[in-house]
Amino acid sequence: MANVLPFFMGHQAGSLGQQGMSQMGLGMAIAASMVVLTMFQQFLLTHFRGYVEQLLRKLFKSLDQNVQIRFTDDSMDGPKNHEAYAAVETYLSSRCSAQAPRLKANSVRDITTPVLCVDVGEGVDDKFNGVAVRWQLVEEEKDKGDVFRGGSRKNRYYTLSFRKMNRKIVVEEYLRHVMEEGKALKARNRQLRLYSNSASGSECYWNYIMNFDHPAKFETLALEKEKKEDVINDLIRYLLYGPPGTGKSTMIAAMANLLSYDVYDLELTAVLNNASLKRLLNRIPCNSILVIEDIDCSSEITNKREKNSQGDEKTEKIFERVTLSGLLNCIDGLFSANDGGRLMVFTTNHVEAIDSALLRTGRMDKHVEMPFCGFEAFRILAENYLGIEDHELFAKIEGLLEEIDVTPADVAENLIARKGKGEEDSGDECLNKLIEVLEKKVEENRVKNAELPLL
Ligand SMILES: Nc1ncnc2c1ncn2[C@@H]1O[C@H](COP(=O)(O)OP(=O)(O)OP(=O)(O)O)[C@@H](O)[C@H]1O
Ligand SMILES: [Mg+2]
Repeated sequence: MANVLPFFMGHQAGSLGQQGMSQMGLGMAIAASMVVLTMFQQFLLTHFRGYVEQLLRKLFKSLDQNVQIRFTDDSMDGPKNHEAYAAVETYLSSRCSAQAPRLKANSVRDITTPVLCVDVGEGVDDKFNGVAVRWQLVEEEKDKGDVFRGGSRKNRYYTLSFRKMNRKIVVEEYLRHVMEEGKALKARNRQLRLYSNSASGSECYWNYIMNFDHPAKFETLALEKEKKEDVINDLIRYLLYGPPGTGKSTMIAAMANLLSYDVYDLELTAVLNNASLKRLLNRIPCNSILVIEDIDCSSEITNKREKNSQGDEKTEKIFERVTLSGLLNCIDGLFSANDGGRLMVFTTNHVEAIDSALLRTGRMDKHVEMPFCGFEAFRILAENYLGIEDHELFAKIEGLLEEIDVTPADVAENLIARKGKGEEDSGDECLNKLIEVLEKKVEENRVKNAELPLL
């Protein structure tokens, strides 16, 4: 560089004659510029090459190829892999219906409604906190070796593509969101099951009875709003009490549906002894409701045992089974309040007959009385069964319900019986028939009270 510059400057300051000088000067200038250019090129190459390369690499990087993550459906790769694939599939089923041109309806065991899935080759776009991603379902032939390992001949996987600069948010936040949402959706659609216990030899078992397809929901449960909200907000351990037909079992079904929990219906008289009880309760998985219906009958048995040690053989045999203290131990040990995903509900028609040890706070956190049918409950039933929200006969019914005790089951029965009889009048007919039944009960009550001897 030091040699070039003086030469070039010399040309500008030269003193040769006009024409010849200008031609010679031009030639020299061209030659000089070429030399300068070559040297400049060499200079750039030697000094800035690394820098330029780095710059270009950065530029390409910022233009950024997509990153791809695979979620395979190969159970050979372990249950965790399969779980993630299933969660992705369920998550995408909620996103894809509006996007993918080809969808398949998959009927999945344990899921009540068919799951819509993206078909092979189709893509689904998703957005999370402003970051765009694309999912695609891919299928390819397996290697020969893999086919030999068994299973399907094809590999199926979802690819998740996104810009590399979004890697952190996708990996740390978006994927967690997909997994959580996918699992929650699956839980919501889960086919619920009903189990009951039985004994064989010296062992007790839970038996699958049937799918639990009860339609009860809290919205259709005929009960005051406040009471329902109280139960929903604090689902832990319950004692539901009230006369037959007030909706105790219906409430349990509504709880199971609300939480998507299976129901484990425990028949205490079929449990061999305290140790069996403990084993049975230990086997109840998360996301389950343990139900002990008519607990008053069970505790009566345990109380009689102490009074009646010389009792007949049959009675003695029952008494040997589960004791009250055994039951209390299990409740205290197994179903603690922070043991998420398990709920315990007892029911009784006679709350006064229950041993006070069972009623103590901490054992049954909530005592919920299922009352006779009040006007608010009636309105819900009228809406459920007749689709009527308000009617001029409601006032009369309200007055009658204040005079007598009828259960929601009694009211519902009268509303069902008339359903679908006529077209327009069927609602009126039902209400009039209900009024008739209620008036009859009021009259019966009056007669009964009149017959009672005065004390
Ligand atoms: N509160 C309610 N809300 C809606 N429906 C109810 C209610 N109570 C009763 N029913 C209707 O009456 C039927 C019987 O009610 P359910 O079996 O829940 O009563 P229960 O209190 O469990 O009675 P039991 O003490 O005899 O077991 C239900 O199938 C339902 O149709
Ligand atoms: Mg019941």
